[in-house]
Amino acid sequence: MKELKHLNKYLYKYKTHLIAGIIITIVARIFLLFTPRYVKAIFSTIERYMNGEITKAVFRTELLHDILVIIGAALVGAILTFFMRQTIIIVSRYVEYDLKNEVYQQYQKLSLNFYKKNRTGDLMNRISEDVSRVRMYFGPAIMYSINTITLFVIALIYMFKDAPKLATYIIIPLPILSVIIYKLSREIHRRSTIVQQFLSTISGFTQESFSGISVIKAYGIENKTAHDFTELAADGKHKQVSLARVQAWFFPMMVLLIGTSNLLVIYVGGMQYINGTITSLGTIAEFIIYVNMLTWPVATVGWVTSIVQQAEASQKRINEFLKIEPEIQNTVTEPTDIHGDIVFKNVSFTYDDTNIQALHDVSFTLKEGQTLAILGKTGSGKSTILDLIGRLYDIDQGEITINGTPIENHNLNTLRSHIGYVPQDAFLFSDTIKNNIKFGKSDATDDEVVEAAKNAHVHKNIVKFSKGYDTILGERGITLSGGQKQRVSIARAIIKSPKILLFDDCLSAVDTETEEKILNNLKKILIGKTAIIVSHRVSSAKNADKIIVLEDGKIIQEGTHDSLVNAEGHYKDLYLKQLSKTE
Ligand SMILES: Nc1ncnc2c1ncn2[C@@H]1O[C@H](COP(=O)(O)OP(=O)(O)OP(=O)(O)O)[C@@H](O)[C@H]1O
Repeated sequence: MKELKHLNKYLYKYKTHLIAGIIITIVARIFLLFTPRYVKAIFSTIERYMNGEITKAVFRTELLHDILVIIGAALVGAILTFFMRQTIIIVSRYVEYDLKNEVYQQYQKLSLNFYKKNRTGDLMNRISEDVSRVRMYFGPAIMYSINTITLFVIALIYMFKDAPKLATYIIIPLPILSVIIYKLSREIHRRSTIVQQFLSTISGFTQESFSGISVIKAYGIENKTAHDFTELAADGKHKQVSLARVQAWFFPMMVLLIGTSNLLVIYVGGMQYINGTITSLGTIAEFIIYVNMLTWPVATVGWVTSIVQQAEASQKRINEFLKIEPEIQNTVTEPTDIHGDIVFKNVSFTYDDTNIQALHDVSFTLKEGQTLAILGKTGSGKSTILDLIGRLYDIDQGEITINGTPIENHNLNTLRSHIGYVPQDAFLFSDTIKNNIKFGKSDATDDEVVEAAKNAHVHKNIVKFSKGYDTILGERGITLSGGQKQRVSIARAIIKSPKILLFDDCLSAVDTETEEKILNNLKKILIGKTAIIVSHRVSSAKNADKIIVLEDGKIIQEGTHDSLVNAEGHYKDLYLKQLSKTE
């Protein structure tokens, strides 16, 4: 129960609902227990009438009274049972909602490294599957526990008062029933976890094959993929059948145990009636109803135990994530001033998951309003520099300052809100083009959206779609070309009008003519802003105020376009190569 302690704050938060639910549950059970008592009363009325102890009129009145009490009590009990579910089960839904939000907010705070170390499926499982299991602890587990305790205590008091020996015989099989159901529930849980894992695997497989359908078709491997799927599905079939086999035991076991208990009541009760230990057949009828009423709650003891164990295991998995401190800490609460003077002083950085040293002793200065272009072979550390400016990672050595203040002394939210980032792989959400652009500035007007799209040179493409800016992208809609995606992603960054703009090789999929037009538009936009353009093309770099060339994380050349084309080295070679290609 140690892990479930985390949920005590929610027990406290919804205490009023819970206490109301508990009281309603207790009262509902008290009313439902009227039935066996009054069935016994009816039997004894019949016996008294048959023995001539009461007249027909009295018999009728008493019978009518008892029947009305049974109907009334059952009605009140049923209404209260409805409210019992309305309170306790609803609380469990509230807790589920709160817990999901808590986990999601924690996910949002965690750094990129966390996402690299954990599989997406696992993250999704903890927020859906695990939270649902914890909800079962809050709802059904609490409800059935109170139910069982109340029924048991009240019924046992009546039973021992009426016929102690018969009561003892009857309660003997109940713990056995509880243990059997517990064992069965555990086995059902074990096998359903296996089925759950299988379902995650098969949905992962299908998702991947549908996303990569063009590659599958291009390589003509549809049959192989279908064969792999069939094998996977066959394995799943065995797992599902094995689960169904254990589940099939559940109700027969219940029926068998209820039947056995009923027989026991009739046999022992009958013997006691014959030898005079109990005086009315009504007691036997009353006990039969108790047995039937108690069997399910007693069975739930086993079930609830297994629910609590599952909830504990799930909460443990949730707590593991909730306890993780984000690697990137925002230590400054007040907003800080960001203008765009960026300085890298002997910066070195190693990715701790791969141990790859991506930057070695990198230094450069970028004044507010200047543009820096970074060139270099793939894997030379260009994107890493951009990630460090957005403080997606903290550096190992050296210092990065923005406006003279070390980056870690800036408010993280202010810093990121002043950065417009266009990643290498443009990621667009399954939403309209307009909303994808407005992602950078949620309160942007339609004119601003169009203006940004024009500057990113994608407006003409967008208006050609029948729904224009309201065209849905992604899984539910159309697929943009690589170059169109990149340009929508640029529009998203520039609409924000941030102080710092970071372009990570984001013109690689557009032709040089379009590149030229976009760069021309950017010239106006970048006035007064600091920009870093990562590229493989000299054409993207040539207008920058400063250019650095990276190799294996080290700066090997630094200067302006003019100075670099006149010096021997990587930049000049690249320039000549790309010049001859264009010619
Ligand atoms: N998240 C990461 N975790 C571990 N290693 C990484 C990560 N990102 C990059 N690396 C490694 O760091 C080195 C520099 O990568 P980076 O992405 O900065 O290069 P790049 O110059 O931008 O390359 P490209 O031009 O191909 O985009 C590479 O060796 C890469 O494998």
